[in-house]
Amino acid sequence: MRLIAENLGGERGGDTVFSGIGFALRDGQALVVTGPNGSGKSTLLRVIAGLLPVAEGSVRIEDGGEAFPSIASACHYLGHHNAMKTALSVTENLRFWRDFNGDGHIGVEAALETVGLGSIGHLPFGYLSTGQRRRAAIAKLLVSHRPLWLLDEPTAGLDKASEGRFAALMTRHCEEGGMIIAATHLPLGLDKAEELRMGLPSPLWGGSIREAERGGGLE
Ligand SMILES: Nc1ncnc2c1ncn2[C@@H]1O[C@H](COP(=O)(O)OP(=O)(O)OP(=O)(O)O)[C@@H](O)[C@H]1O
Repeated sequence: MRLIAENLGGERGGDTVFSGIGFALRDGQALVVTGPNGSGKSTLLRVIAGLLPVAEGSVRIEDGGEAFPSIASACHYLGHHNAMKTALSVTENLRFWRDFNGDGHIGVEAALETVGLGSIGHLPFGYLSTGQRRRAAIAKLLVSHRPLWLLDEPTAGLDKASEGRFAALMTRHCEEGGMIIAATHLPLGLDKAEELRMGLPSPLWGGSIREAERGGGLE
C-alpha cells in the first residue's frame, strides 16, 4: 500500500496555508511533520484525512486492496481532541469505536492494558486526567485495525513512561507494515521516520502562502 501526495495544497478560511507538498509513503514508513505554530501541520493532517477539502493537487491511497480502497477507510485520525464521550465509561467509548471502525488485532481490555489503563476502564471518560485521556485515545488506535495512523501532537500531556510506551507502539505498527504521519513539536522516538518541515510565510512574499519542504529520503 502507498500513500501519495502530489502538489498538495490546503486552505483555511479562504487563505492558502500550504502548497506544493509532495511525498510518498509505503508500508512500514513514517513521516514526522514539524514546523512553527500556525505553519499548517494540523491543516495538512486534516486534508489528508479528508476532514478538510484538498485546495490543489491530490492525496490518495494506492494498492490498498478491497479492504482499504480509500484514505478514509485506511486511516485512524487522532486529533487534538480525543473524540470520546465524557459520560460513557472508557470501556464503553472504546467498544463504540471498535464497532464503528471495525475489529482490530486486540480487544478493548487488552488495549487498555497496553496503555496502562487496565484498572480504570469502568470510570467515566470525564473523570480521567489529561494524560489518561490521551492514553485512552491511543487505545482507540489499537481496538480497530487501520494501516494509516494520522496523529496530531499525539504525546501532548503524556508522561515520560507513556511517551516511551507509545513510541514502542508506533514502532511496532510500522514493523507490521503500517504507516504513520505525525505532527509534533516533541521528539516521538520514531528513529527511522522522515521529516517534513512546514514553513511560515516568507516576508518577501508578503502574503499568506506557506512554504513546505520535504526532509528528503522518501521516494
Ligand atoms: N477555521 C479557520 N479559519 C481560518 N484560519 C484558520 C482556521 N483554522 C486554522 N486557521 C489558520 O490556519 C493556519 C494553520 O493552522 P494549523 O492549526 O494547521 O497550524 P499548526 O502548524 O498545526 O499549528 P500548531 O503548531 O500551533 O498546532 C493558522 O494561521 C491558523 O490561524
